[in-house]
Amino acid sequence: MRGMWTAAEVRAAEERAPVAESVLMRRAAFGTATVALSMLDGRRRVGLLVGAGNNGGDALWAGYFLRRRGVRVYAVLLAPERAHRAGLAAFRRAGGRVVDLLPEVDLVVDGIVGLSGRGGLRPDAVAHVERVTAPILAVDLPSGLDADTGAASGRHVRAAVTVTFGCLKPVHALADCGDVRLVDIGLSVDSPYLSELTSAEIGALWPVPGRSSDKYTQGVTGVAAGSSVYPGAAVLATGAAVLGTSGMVRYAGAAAEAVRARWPEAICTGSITDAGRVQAWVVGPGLGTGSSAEAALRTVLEAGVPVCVDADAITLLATNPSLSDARDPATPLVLTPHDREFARLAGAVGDDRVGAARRAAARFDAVVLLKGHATVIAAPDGRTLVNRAGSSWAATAGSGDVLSGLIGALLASGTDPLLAAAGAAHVHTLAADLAASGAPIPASSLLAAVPDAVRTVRALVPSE
Ligand SMILES: NC(=O)C1=CN([C@@H]2O[C@H](COP(=O)(O)OP(=O)(O)OC[C@H]3O[C@@H](n4cnc5c(N)ncnc54)[C@H](OP(=O)(O)O)[C@@H]3O)[C@@H](O)[C@H]2O)[C@@H](O)CC1
Ligand SMILES: [K+]
Repeated sequence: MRGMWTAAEVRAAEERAPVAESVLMRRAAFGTATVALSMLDGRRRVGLLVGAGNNGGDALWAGYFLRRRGVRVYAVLLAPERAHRAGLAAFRRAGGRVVDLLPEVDLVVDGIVGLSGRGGLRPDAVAHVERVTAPILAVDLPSGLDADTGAASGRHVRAAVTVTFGCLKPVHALADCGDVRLVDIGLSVDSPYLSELTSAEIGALWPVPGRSSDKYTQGVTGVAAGSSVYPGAAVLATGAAVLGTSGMVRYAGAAAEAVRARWPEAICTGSITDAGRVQAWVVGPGLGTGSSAEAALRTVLEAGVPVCVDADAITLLATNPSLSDARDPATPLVLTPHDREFARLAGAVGDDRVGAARRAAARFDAVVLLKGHATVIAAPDGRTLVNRAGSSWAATAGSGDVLSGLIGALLASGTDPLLAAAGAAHVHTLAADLAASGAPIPASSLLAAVPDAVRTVRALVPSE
């Protein structure tokens, strides 16, 4: 698991560090110079863009270390009177040159602003960044992005590589920072604000049948989805539940015929009350928002088992919040909104996607999976995960139906709801990448790649 900490948490860790700030800065700068040298690969000209604070100090000290290895280094000081004093003196001592405009260089180090950045790049910085044609190495984070939210409220640096210190920050998973390198500077941090599971960790949590397992061991997933108008959503969600685990799947709804035709292994009925016992429900994809859909949602919320509420069922919950009263408070709920559904439920997402998901998770006492290129998954107890998409091919019609089916199957197997949502999201993005391999795909192809994706993550689990 890769943890990420906010700017405030990093500052607190810096305060606690037994060594002086200047020592931390030298370590950070030396790490930056080392990464720069690897990017230069023998070429010898580096430009520094240096802002008003310690981020600029890191860049100047990195320039000092690069000078000591014979690199020609030029620095533009964006706030000359506030440039880091000791860093600038060392840079000059080592033969670094302060210039008004960067000459042609092989690499540019972005030390404009780091953890204390607010808003996008300022106009003077934009002018310098726009002239850059060389690859950019960002110090701590690409300037203009917010460390905690990854949001770009204006122009920002596009980094080929970002070198960061002590620990990762949320921006490194939430925004494009290029290749991220972490340099140990001896900071010690507590439990992370945000985490990302590795593929091997997802593989390890995926339910695997044992020798004595039967069709019930992995749990029975109930799918209440689809309508006569939208049978496809039911076919996709049921298919994902069928392929996700070896557990049994029951489908209940108006698309029973279409589902039976595609998935003969699913037990299909026309109504939830006839469906029999399940260990988790998926409700919502293609369900519609009429009275029968509302009745279906109420029935599954009353069932006393974990429920994944998706798509139309989210809209129903938003328009009729009293539906939540049907839920036994002890039973896990997973909500899977995209931004518009989230807005109906809890107000506009805004720039702080992690904060928004966390607040909604606490408010609804539910795991909230907020879809996006970086999907944020927050539990009511505060644990928060992020799942990054490798590509954007999963953003296709019906893709969400597959995701909710996978979540349902993991919930039915008894997986912790946060891990069920995160595991499903991970396998879903991997399936999209495998199926697409560079070309658009329909959701049915994504679905067909689910077994490959599960196999891929399972193969990474070290054998006991
Ligand atoms: N913590 C640690 O453990 C370690 C931290 N280290 C390093 O310190 C960095 C943090 O340094 P920091 O706190 O001095 O602030 P920093 O980000 O350089 O900003 C400086 C000033 O810029 C301004 N400014 C704001 N927004 C702006 C914008 N959009 N565009 C332009 N300017 C903007 C604003 O001043 P203002 O002009 O608003 O008065 C702000 O005060 C951190 O990222 C890491 O590199 C390492 O040395 C190792 C140990
Ligand atoms: K920076």
